[in-house]
Amino acid sequence: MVAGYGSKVLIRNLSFSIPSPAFIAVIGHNGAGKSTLFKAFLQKVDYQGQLLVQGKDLKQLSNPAEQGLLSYLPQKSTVTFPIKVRDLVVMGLFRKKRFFENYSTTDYKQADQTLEELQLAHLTHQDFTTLSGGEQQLVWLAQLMLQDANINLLDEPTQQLDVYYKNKVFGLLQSWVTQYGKTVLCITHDLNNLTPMQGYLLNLSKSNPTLEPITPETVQQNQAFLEAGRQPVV
Ligand SMILES: Nc1ncnc2c1ncn2[C@@H]1O[C@H](COP(=O)(O)OP(=O)(O)OP(=O)(O)O)[C@@H](O)[C@H]1O
Repeated sequence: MVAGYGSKVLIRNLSFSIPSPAFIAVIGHNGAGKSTLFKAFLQKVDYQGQLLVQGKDLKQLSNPAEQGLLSYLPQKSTVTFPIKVRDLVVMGLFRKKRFFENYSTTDYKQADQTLEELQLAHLTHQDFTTLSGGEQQLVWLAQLMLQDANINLLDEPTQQLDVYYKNKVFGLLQSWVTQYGKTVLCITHDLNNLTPMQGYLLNLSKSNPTLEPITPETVQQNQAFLEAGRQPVV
């Protein structure tokens, strides 16, 4: 796969095959093209080559989110109008609903349970716009959990979280893979949190990025690689 913006090529000759289910940490320097890779999955950027999901070419699929194939948690999402946390979370069930169909009591129960699972029950009735940045991030994650997609693309989901929640969220992502058979691609700069994870690293700052199994050694090697700074593109 080759992708970029105009004449700026960010991703060259990237070719990898993800075992399913799996956890993949997408790492690399700022500007390495991590979000661009996700935009390619979402068909929001032009690319050459193919992205196949369960044997289907994403370019040929009209709305992968609606079909439950892909879900996406962007780096930043803003809400500018007052909305209760549970009303935002329940929208994760949109695939089950027809246009303008109301959410049922059972739907709200599911939203509340998900909030409880994330230890956010105390925020259920709060106005989302009044929450802290980290709390907002967790609420988006709750909404994403309800989407129940096969492949989950998360762009720095732990960026604003405290040490407790960073560990909790990585643990949760691991359980999506091992318990629920989901595939998770997670952009992160929190390499220290990756050591206990089972899965793979994809370092887009390397000249030929490939999936490397996560071990204490590969995490350390990639950390050292990133700390050494960007390599000039040849
Ligand atoms: N729409 C766009 N048009 C032109 N250039 C863009 C566009 N979007 C992103 N870029 C550039 O592409 C490069 C890669 O951006 P991308 O967001 O994929 O990086 P990233 O690896 O996710 O970085 P970070 O870790 O900082 O989030 C950056 O230099 C960015 O400025």
